[in-house]
Amino acid sequence: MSREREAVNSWLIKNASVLGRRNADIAITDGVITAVGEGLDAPEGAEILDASGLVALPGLVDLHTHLREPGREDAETVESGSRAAALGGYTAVCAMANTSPVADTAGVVEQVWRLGRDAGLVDVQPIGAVTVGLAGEQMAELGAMADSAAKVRIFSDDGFCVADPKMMRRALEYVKAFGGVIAQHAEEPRLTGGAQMHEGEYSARLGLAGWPAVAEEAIIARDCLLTGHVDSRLHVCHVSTAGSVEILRWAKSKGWRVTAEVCPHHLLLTDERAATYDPVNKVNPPLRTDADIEALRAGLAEGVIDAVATDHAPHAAEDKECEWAAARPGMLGLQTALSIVVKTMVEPGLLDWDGVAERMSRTPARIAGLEGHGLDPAPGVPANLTLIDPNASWTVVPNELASLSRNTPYSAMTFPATVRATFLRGEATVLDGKATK
Ligand SMILES: NC(=O)N[C@@H](CC(=O)O)C(=O)O
Repeated sequence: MSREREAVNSWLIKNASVLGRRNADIAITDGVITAVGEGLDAPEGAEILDASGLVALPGLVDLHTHLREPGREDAETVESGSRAAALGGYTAVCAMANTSPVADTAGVVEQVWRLGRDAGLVDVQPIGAVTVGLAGEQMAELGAMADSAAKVRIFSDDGFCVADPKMMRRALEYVKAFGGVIAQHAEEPRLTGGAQMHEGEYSARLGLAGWPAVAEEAIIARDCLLTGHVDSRLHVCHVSTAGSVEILRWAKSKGWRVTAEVCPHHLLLTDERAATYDPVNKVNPPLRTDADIEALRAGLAEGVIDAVATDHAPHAAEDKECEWAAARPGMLGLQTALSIVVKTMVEPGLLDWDGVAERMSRTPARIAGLEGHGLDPAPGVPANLTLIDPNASWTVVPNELASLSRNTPYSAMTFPATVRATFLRGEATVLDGKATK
């Protein structure tokens, strides 16, 4: 069943398994949850949705999305990426700054923020660049971006590492004034020049230049020390190695304000994929080994890794359907993230549904400082929710994804769990598994 867009934002969601814990109805009036309990009456004018067998979670929050607008609207727009996000169960995404022009001024972050608001499918929270043009040389106007309508709190040169330790220190110090955080793409560039994949057995066999784990770990260790020294907030993007988990555990034991994310693909896929020479498997940081996967899953379960973030990185066909060395790194992630977390974490018993809410909604919302997101269903809370069918499965068909790009490594793979509905402030952005607009 598909539906025209409706302005309805009053609902009675009946008999959902709230956080996988207890069955209850959720009443929503004018976009706000008014009651959670058994046998509730429908609010006036409300639509009724039977959620029997579905798990209700707070809407997912992605700390790391590449939306490509402005600049590469052929690969993704704020609207198309927002639709993919809603279909993936998200109600808020943080949009990375490596657009063209780079989001390094108040003007560009406000543009992205407005485009997100106009699309109205998820809240789009722009991330600002740390340095002008992501060039690593001159600090961007962080204060102006923080003061803008977009209220930027996360700053990142993602795609590039803030490699200069003095620049990193200054940025960490600067954002303390407004409660900001520096999200680091941890890659020591002098160790990864020309790298094509993880440095290990497969890179040696395939004759492709390697990206060693130490290039990530050395920067994470350095930045943990720096953030401890200046008592600021560091967030580590897309952690991909077992050694990084060890370093983060140590840094957290010191009480330093460090958080970290892991991407679904690093929880599931290994560098063996490079043997296909299909660039759909090329990503930065690269797919690593089974031992890394095991450590990342354990780190996420334990909370050493705080959050799951997609690093949704759409690329146009000409940037992916070419030889491996010429292809851009990155893979789609928004519509597959939840299912991969279910497969890699819930099914093996490493996380329950409450744990999924913690790693994919509450904690990322807290890291990003997003008001109204990451809150468990309760009276007075904005109705940002997703309803998941834990017993359904689906097979990934690239052409059926909402992204304008097709670079998913999961084509023809079957995964557990489907998103049946998503609500942004009480408005259904997804119903019956389909986007409403
Ligand atoms: N993660 C990726 O593989 N790609 C990112 C940027 C980057 O981190 O290289 C992208 O913007 O495409």
